[in-house]
Amino acid sequence: MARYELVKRSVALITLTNPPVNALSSAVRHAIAKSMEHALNDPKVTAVVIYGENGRFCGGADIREFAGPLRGPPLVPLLDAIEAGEKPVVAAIEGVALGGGFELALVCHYRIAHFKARLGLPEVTLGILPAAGGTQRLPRLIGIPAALELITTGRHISAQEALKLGIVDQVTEQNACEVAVEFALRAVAKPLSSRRVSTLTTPCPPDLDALLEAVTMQVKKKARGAMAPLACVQAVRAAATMPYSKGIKRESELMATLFNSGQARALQYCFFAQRTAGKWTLPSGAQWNNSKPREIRRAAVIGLGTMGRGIVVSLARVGISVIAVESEKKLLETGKQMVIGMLERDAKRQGVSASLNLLKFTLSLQDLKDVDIVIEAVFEDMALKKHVFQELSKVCRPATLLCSNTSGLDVDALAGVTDRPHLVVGMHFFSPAHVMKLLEVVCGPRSSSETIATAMSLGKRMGKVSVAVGNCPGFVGNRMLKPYLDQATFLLEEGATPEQIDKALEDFGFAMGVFRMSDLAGLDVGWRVRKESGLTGPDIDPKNPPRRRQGHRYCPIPDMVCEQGRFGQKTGRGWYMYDSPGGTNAKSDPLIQNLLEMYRSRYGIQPRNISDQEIIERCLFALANEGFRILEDGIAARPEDIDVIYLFGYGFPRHRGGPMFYASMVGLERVLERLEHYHQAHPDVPHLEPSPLLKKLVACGSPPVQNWREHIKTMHSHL
Ligand SMILES: CCCCCCCCCCCCC/C=C/C(=O)SCCNC(=O)CCNC(=O)[C@H](O)C(C)(C)COP(=O)(O)OP(=O)(O)OC[C@H]1O[C@@H](n2cnc3c(N)ncnc32)[C@H](O)[C@@H]1OP(=O)(O)O
Repeated sequence: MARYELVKRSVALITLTNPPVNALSSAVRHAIAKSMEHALNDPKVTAVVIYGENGRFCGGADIREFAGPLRGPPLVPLLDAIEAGEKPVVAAIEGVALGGGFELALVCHYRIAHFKARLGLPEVTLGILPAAGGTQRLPRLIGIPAALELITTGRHISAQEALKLGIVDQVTEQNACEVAVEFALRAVAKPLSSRRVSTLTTPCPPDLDALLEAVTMQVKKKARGAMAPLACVQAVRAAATMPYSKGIKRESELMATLFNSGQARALQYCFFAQRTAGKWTLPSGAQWNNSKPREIRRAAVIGLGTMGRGIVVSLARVGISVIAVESEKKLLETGKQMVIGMLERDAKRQGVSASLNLLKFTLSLQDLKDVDIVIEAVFEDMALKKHVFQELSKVCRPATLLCSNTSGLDVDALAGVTDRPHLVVGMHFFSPAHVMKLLEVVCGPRSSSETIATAMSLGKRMGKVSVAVGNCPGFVGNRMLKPYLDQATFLLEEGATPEQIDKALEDFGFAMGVFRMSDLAGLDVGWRVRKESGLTGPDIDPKNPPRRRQGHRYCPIPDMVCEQGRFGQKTGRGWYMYDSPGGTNAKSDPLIQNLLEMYRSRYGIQPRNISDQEIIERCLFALANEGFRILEDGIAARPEDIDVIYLFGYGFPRHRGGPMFYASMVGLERVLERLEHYHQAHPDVPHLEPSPLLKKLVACGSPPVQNWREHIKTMHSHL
């Protein structure tokens, strides 16, 4: 767990050996304690270097240990002892020094960083704070404003920035360990008192109170209900106003309030869920670690609308040459200018030149003969997409992968019109595709494991969080959206307003309530889907009972809004009104209030007061209930996959863990009871009927979300 050796006859080299990230597990802490004791007591040793094996200094505390009882030597006294020692200790930082790893470096008397190293205190993203002295030492070293920013955001910084801030003493392009050993030898005779960061006086700005107040307000606004960022501000305040001995106690008190909180559990769950999601597996036994992806050098994107443009940019950013295809000259020119503009802005931000030579724009599919992969991003119309796929079959070489950026159409039907169904897969990007991190990789029944592996690995290369899902209308994300949206509009009928529903969801932590989100996405998209599914439009049988379609409750209010040409932000009017088309400042619109009142009076609906609790329960339990059905149907392999999709694609608050984790935190029994209650009150809403999997899990004693997989295993998989 830590190797101890004597180098250059007098330097004790302690190397952390806990792959993959040298996390500070209890065994590692134990080994460091023993090694330090040995080094301090051995008269031959004049200095110490701490280093991490395999080019990674230390990824921090072992997060997996947080779920169980705390064992092994506690970190704070161990770190205090290193700092207090009478022999110089030098941290040799390669790779990462994060969280407890950074705090370990802070107690060393000197820090040498490799020029590619990254440092940071990401604890806030895990719902806790840097409670191994980080909140007390960092402000003493770099001052309050810079420390506040790093601790409340968890941002990783480069070695160069760390040098500028005064966190590291030297940045090197050589082997950091060798440089640190030489550095340690030179440090031997120098006094250590000024190198013990905990003994420094925190440099404070004159307007400390105003600064802390401003940061608190800013953090509150951004945190959307997350507790850890606020606790971080309070801990840094202690560093400014208390001696270290008291500050460290305050840090530990604040940590105690966070450590076992539901938010910390949710955020730590998200950390692992995100990593689990990449590990796809098929019933055939093919999986992420036994299926080799193809190498992708040349790609093509068809369609230069908003989605296509974002996809081109995402590909070009990672050095893949792209041929972008449009059907008309004007559209091609507009798309080209937008893509170039986006890449140039990107390059300017990074201080490099834009890699425009990777791009080619064309009107002809014939140019796609030699590409490795095609991503189709044309209008969401099955007939059009089928035509494109038929043409691609004729033009592209037989080994070219054909992918569709459809947001919900049948990927297998597209595969069926090609000469290579095994090379067809869905790649569902989220808008704007160059910004949003989520990618649903939609596996059709005929997609080969190599095809899936290639799409997943391409997603990762583009910096996306890729999740493999099965093929069904709407896949995972959009399929779950329907019951969520339905509940929101039913609540409108019953007496709520868009503002009230949005506020309840935003107070819950969503970046945007459902109506503001719909205005942003464009209301016409859903309207077209409803028309295509025979739920609305001129062909609807007038004898249809009001507010019912296909035997179930139906709310026509969204159709009525669209009939008035209100498509959301892009038209300047939707559920809200905006200053102009494209505006983003949503204001209440009296016309919508009138529409709701007229609608209710036309159908004799007596509006009632609806509590925020009912809004949350009906919207979110219906959402999770569909998630259970998706698991039952084998469209998602694990609850973690669903949660990751909602966290990265739909603005679900991370400190709530995602819809499935949230349901488990509320308690599956309670979710079941509330769904039964609402289904009884609304028997014509099938989405409120509790799913069999939910009932099964409750009957099995509501196991934690990580164990649901055992209960799903036996079910049919579409993956
Ligand atoms: C009343 C109660 C009182 C309670 C009081 C409690 C007091 C307790 C005091 C304790 C004080 C501790 C203070 C310190 C806290 C911390 O340090 S928290 C951890 C902070 N560190 C991080 O957040 C870093 C997390 N890791 C990463 O960001 C990345 O993994 C990486 C290091 C940048 C590497 O990235 P990459 O190369 O892309 O690899 P990954 O795929 O992400 O990871 C590889 C595998 O390693 C696992 N892993 C990574 N980090 C950790 C970790 N810190 N702990 C455990 N495991 C980790 C990751 O899950 C991957 O695993 P596999 O998927 O199984 O391969």
